[in-house]
Formats: sequence, C-alpha cells, structure tokens
Amino acid sequence: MRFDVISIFPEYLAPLELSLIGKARQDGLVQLTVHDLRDFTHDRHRTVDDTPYGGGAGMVMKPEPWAQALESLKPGTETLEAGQPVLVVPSPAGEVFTQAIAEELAAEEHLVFACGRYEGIDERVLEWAAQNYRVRPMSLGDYVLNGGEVAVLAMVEAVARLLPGVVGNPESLIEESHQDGLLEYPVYTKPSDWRDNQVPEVLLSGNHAKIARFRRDEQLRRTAVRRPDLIAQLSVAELNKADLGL
Ligand SMILES: Nc1ncccc1[N+](=O)[O-]
Repeated sequence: MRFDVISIFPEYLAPLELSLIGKARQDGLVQLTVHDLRDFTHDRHRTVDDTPYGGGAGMVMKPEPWAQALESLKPGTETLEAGQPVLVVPSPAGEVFTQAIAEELAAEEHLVFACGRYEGIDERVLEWAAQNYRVRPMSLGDYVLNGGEVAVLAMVEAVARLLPGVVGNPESLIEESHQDGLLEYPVYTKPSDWRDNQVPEVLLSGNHAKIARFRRDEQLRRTAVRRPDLIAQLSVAELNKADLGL
C-alpha cells in the first residue's frame, strides 16, 4: 500500500521510520513518502501562505503549491479498478476518524495526506482536487492542533498496522478496543500477587468459557462506565447477557 504525505514540516513525520511502521517500510509492505510542500514553490522565500480574504487573524495556505504537489503524485494514472486515491485532509472540521474508517482506508491502494498549517488550506484546493481524488476531511477529535502532522502520525499508524504482515501476530488485532464496538478488557501478567494486589481468580482457573465471559463482562462494564455513548449502539440482548455489576 502506498502512502504519500505532504507537509511543510516533513521532519514531523520522522517517527514513521521507527518500530513496526518503519519495519513494514523496510520490508516493502508499505511505501511511504513524505513531500515538502515548499518544494512546489518557486519564489525566493518559498512562500506557502498569505493573508485571508475577508480579513481575520492568521494566514491561509496558498492554493498553487498544493495543486502542484498533488499533481506531482500523478493521480488519475491509477488503474481504473484501483480507483482514485483518497486524499485525507486532517482538520478539526472533518469527519471524526474511527477504527471503522481505519479499516476502510486499509483496503485502499493509495492514500495521500495533506497536512494543513496556519488557518488551513484555501478551500478551492479541496474542490479542485476532487477531480482526481476522493477528498476526505478527517478529524482526530474535537480539539484544535497546530496542524495536520500529529493527526497523520496517528492515522497512518492506525491504518498501516491493519495491513497483512505489519503486526507480528494478527491475533493481536482481534479483541482490541473498538473492534466490536466495545472497549477492550483489562489485561494482567505475572506475578499473580503483586504488592498484595491479586489477579482476578477466574483468569487463573483455566476455565476458558468463564474467562471469555469475564472478559466480555469487563468490556461491557468498562464501556458503560467510560463510554456510555458506545453502549447506546449495543443490542439489548448483548447487554442482558452481561453481568455489569454496576
Ligand atoms: N484537531 C485538529 N486540529 C488541527 C488540525 C487537524 C486536526 N485533526 O484532528 O485532524
């Protein structure tokens, strides 16, 4: 799978050279290229921003460098079956990124991430890009960052780890938080008695049915307490099966 990231701070994406994603790139499972937006400017100061029409504080990213950067990735030359690449534009004004969207994007062949800075990118770029990209403004959550780079680190990791071969044991992708609409259950390891804190007895029992039930109940209990908004989407049957102990 191919990832392209465009940013005025390419070094911000250096962490993607580390750990599992870095190894996936070395193994050729993931092609990831970071592009410096300023390479698509032609003035002495490599200008990427200017004052906003209509007034207001801050600066807006100029359209032309973005258009040249996006054209340089040759969209539209993809094979028809692959379809147009997705252009993810991190923004607090985007749809909220979820595990379901991560799974959807992991099925794509080519993702392009446009990291905005300042007050954002001239809106005409997103409208123009729709000719050759499926444009998706995407938000990590309802708070404001200084730019899209941090969001791209999170989204690339969330997507790339789902690709075959990236995470050592694919089993570990199952029963994760949000996999089934619930938060994950608590985990424990040796010693079973740690500073007078015991591991739940059931986990030492070897009774797999009881262990599975305990874990499911813990998922439901945790979700009910910490993320009641997720509970609302669960079936009554599911809730009735659990001993929430609330
Ligand atoms: N929350 C954000 N703030 C600024 C830029 C991008 C953002 N995001 O979530 O993708």
